[in-house]
Amino acid sequence: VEENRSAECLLFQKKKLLEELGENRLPYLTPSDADFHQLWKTKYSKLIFRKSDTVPEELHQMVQESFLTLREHDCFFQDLVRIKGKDFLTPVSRILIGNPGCTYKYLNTRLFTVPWPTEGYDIKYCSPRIHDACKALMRLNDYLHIEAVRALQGQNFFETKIKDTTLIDREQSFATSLTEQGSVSRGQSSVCVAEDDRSLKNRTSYNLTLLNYMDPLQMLYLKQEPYFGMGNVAVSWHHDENLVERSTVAVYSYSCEDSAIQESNEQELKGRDPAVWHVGLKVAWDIETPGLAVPLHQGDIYLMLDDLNMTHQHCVLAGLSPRFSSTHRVADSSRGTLEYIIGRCELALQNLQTDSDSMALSLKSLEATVVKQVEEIHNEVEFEWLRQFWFQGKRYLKCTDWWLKPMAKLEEFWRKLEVMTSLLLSEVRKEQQIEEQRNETISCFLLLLKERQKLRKEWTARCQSDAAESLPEDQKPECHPFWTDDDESNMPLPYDLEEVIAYLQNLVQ
Ligand SMILES: O=C(O)CCC(=O)C(=O)O
Ligand SMILES: [Fe+2]
Repeated sequence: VEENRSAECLLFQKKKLLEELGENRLPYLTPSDADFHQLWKTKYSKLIFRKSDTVPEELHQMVQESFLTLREHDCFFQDLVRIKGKDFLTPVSRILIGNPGCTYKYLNTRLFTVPWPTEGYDIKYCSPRIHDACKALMRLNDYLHIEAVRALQGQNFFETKIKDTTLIDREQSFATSLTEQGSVSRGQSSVCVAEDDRSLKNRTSYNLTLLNYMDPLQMLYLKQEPYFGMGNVAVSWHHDENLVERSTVAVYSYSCEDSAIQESNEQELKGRDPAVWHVGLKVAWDIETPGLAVPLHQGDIYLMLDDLNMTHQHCVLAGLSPRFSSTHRVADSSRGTLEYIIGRCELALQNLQTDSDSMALSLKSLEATVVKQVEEIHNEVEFEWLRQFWFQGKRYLKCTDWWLKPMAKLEEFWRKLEVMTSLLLSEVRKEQQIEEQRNETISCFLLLLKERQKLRKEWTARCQSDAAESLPEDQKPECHPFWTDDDESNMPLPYDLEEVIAYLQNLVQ
């Protein structure tokens, strides 16, 4: 509810601002404006730009070839995202490449990495060229990691922080050990440097890259940038989601400029050149500071350091040529890895036991907290993993079959969780439990079943949206798992939980 309210509030603010603007637009600067560099230095200092000639030629070649390979193999897909309850197809097509088992969630869509060739993993690719492409992007990832560390060390704010923490730690150590003062403070500052090294590393150790591709000439319609009049937009204003706090985002940009498309000569025209791709930046919640539009040519790199992604929003302004980008990120993987979700399922299944004689299944505990945790995990694996994955159709098979086995394993777990829910239901149907304890168990169980029912409806609708129906056959979302009462799926509970919910509701009243 909170989330919805703040989304509504944002929408209202945005609408109000656009109404106030009318035909007017807010100012923004490009390199042809005299104040451009001054504005960059003062208001956008955590945006770092590296011209293509600072990058080794060999790396350019590898990376650009890998983009073309992935396009040749049709590995880029438009995402069917959900924003404020509506379904949209993104104008740009994407593919996620990264550490095996990693995922990245944005706009209610969980993308699954095509694994890059990582030591200790046996990964099969559909073609040796796709293997090479993933390897090249891993090389780019290593390069950008080093660039980001350099850039952060070059900025003084990291060192300032070292001083700050050292000071705090000194005060604390002063209080605790007056006797060893000298040695402690020396020890503390080296601890601090080590800690800072770690946080520097944590915020630049990219675990994946989200690749974007768009050919503007293939697009029937592109949105116009609404606040500044920056023209055609490929990616609208946003903050990147699901990242480790204050982590750097690094972007390699490859627009396939050919000599046929001339940059508009001289800048008689005001504003940015519509033939050239740009990254746009604005300060969030601020209409005083002019926006910034930075041109991006073949092989240019930019970095968004530290909290820039929080304090500012960015967008991508389309040029005329097809363009790829590789956006390297430190995804917050606390709930986003295969390892994590397997661990969760195993934890839930600890509440299931098999009688060694009869082989009958039963639940170990009916305690409210245990029941709650199990049913929560049930929802998590169903909606955050299985449905997310199958919603994206068979796209992942274009590059590798890596996710099929883990998905089968998760489905196996989920089936057992369905059995556990049905066992729980039979338990609460029995009358012999003490009423009070039973009611507590049913109440939290009921809440999670309602959530399950709501989300199943939402996913069924998502799979049937107009945007979903418009996709080619091999990209059509699959509503999976799905079953009906009369099919032979052997499911212990119906897909539609309405009657079960009504029954439980009756019990608690
Ligand atoms: O392509 C770019 O330059 C950035 C794209 C972007 O902002 C994103 O994918 O989140
Ligand atoms: Fe972004």
